[in-house]
Amino acid sequence: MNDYDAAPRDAGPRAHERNPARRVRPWPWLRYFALLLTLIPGLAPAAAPLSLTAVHEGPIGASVSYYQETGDRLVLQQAVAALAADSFRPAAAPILNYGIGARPVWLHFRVVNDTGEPLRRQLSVETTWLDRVEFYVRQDGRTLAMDQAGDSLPFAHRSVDSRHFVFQHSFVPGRSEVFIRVQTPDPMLIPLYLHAPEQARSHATLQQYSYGVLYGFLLALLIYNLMLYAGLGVPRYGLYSLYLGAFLLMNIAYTGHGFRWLWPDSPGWAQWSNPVLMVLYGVAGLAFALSFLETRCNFPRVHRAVLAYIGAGVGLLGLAALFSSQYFALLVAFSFVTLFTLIMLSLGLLAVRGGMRAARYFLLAAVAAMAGAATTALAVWGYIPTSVWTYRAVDIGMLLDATLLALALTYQFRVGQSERLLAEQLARQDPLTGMKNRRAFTDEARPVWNIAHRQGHPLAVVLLDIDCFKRINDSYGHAYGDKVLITVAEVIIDTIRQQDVAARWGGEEFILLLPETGLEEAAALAERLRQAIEAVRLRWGDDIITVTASFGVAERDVEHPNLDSLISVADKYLYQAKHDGRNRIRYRPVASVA
Ligand SMILES: Nc1nc2c(ncn2[C@@H]2O[C@H](COP(=O)(O)OP(=O)(O)OP(=O)(O)O)[C@@H](O)[C@H]2O)c(=O)[nH]1
Repeated sequence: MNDYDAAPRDAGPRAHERNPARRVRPWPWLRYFALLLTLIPGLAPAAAPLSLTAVHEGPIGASVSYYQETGDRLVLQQAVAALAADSFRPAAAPILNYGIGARPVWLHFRVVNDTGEPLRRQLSVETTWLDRVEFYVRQDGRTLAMDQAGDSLPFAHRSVDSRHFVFQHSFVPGRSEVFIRVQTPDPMLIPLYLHAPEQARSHATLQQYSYGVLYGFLLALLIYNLMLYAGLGVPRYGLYSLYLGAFLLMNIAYTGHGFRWLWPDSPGWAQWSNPVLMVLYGVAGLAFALSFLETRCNFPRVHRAVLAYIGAGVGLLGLAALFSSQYFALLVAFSFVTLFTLIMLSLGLLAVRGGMRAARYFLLAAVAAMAGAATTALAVWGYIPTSVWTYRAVDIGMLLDATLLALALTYQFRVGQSERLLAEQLARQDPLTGMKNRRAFTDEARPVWNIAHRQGHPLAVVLLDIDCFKRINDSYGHAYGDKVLITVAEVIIDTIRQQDVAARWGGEEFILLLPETGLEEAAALAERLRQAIEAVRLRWGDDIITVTASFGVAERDVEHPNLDSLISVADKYLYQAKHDGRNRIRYRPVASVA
């Protein structure tokens, strides 16, 4: 008698009905509804043996019956006795689900090999987090084979190198019975498949490719955003990378890739990795959301509430770790992540309603992630049909989520960039006339001066000031004075060449820097400008108003080592023009053009 044939201490038939197993089930009423459906004739699961020559593409839960332990562990003989005593119940869904912290469960089904040869088949439980899974094959009251797997054992203990719990067996001709015992504090989800070896291989290859695409895409996004963070130093790029990294790690952990590739000798971490990485994923997602939506400024109370939520989640997980309660850690992690998706959605809604345009992408991303997670949850609980698409919807949702969040970041970057450019432009522009202001003129004039100075080329400055402008203001009002300033600015811009630099120097004064222009040419330009301003006709009711301006002109020479001194010479001549009667040009002590 082996370990599995040892005598039971508490294994009475129907014992589970007196002492219901401790479990957490999502949406119990839906489950009861599903159970009710099985009572309708024709909807009850088939009890017929599974033919080993038929192709079973999907999970075979509907052909299985189950029995849940209530006290000490049962051994195989006791499970066989429970089956004989009719204590097993038909499973109601293709994928069996007993919730978090459920009591160990026994599954049973029959297979038939109606060929004359042994048929090799692969049984796999395609979840990765179950602590212990035992497989038994019996025929004619004898146990022919047994195997065990689970993430409580080092990876090397597995008889088949797979991230799932896999058992391979050559079924002899005739009828055989399969018993499977599953024990775990994690969500007891049992997608059970029966495949021929080549079918199992192509099934695994398809999964490998799809994970390759998922991980490759997310990794590329992660590295790109990390580089943006390193280059720009903007925290939201770093937090987005952290969010993607946390999702990747969580996915690698719960798909069993982590145990297979990264920590095969650490079954302890394999079991704790799921709750820890789920909480890390939620924390990173919320930290990114707070930074991206700028909640500290936009919604300070919400900001504090989300920080408190993060603190509570991390604190409770820490408590679970302190008391080594994996069950409590899983409860915390699942609740934290479920609420996390709702919080992300609410934050997105809040920001969109607050008028933040980039938040529309954020909201769509949150909806995609939530829809993906909800679809997968409904598929694994058996409430909607299970297919590659519904089972992997969480990954598809995450791909959409990551893409939309990347778009949101790009959009925000573009908006920030154009706002910055606009602000820079406004800081260099005179708001009334649209001309350059004094600061922009100084910036642009400096290199022009340097080139002319180095190459010994001519360069001239013209300063002009509207005559008796105070009188215009006093007679017609400040707004009319503004109109005069705008008109004079337009005349200046229409008169100068493209390479000339013109600006409003202050008040009713304008400045021109004329590269490759000698004194006489500059004076000629000033004269053209003087005439153009004088020719302007402005209306004030039925009256016609005219304006004039005075000009001071100076050319760069050895006596003026810098731009400031050249401007002061032009200013001196402007003063002289005013003094000599206005509406004229002065550019040398005695000569006058107008
Ligand atoms: N409407 C308007 N007036 C301005 C603006 N900036 C300065 N001024 C006015 O321009 C006038 C300049 O007056 P003054 O410096 O005495 O010079 P002026 O009356 O033009 O006399 P002269 O320069 O000697 O011909 C002041 O009344 C300022 O208030 C502006 O942006 N808009």
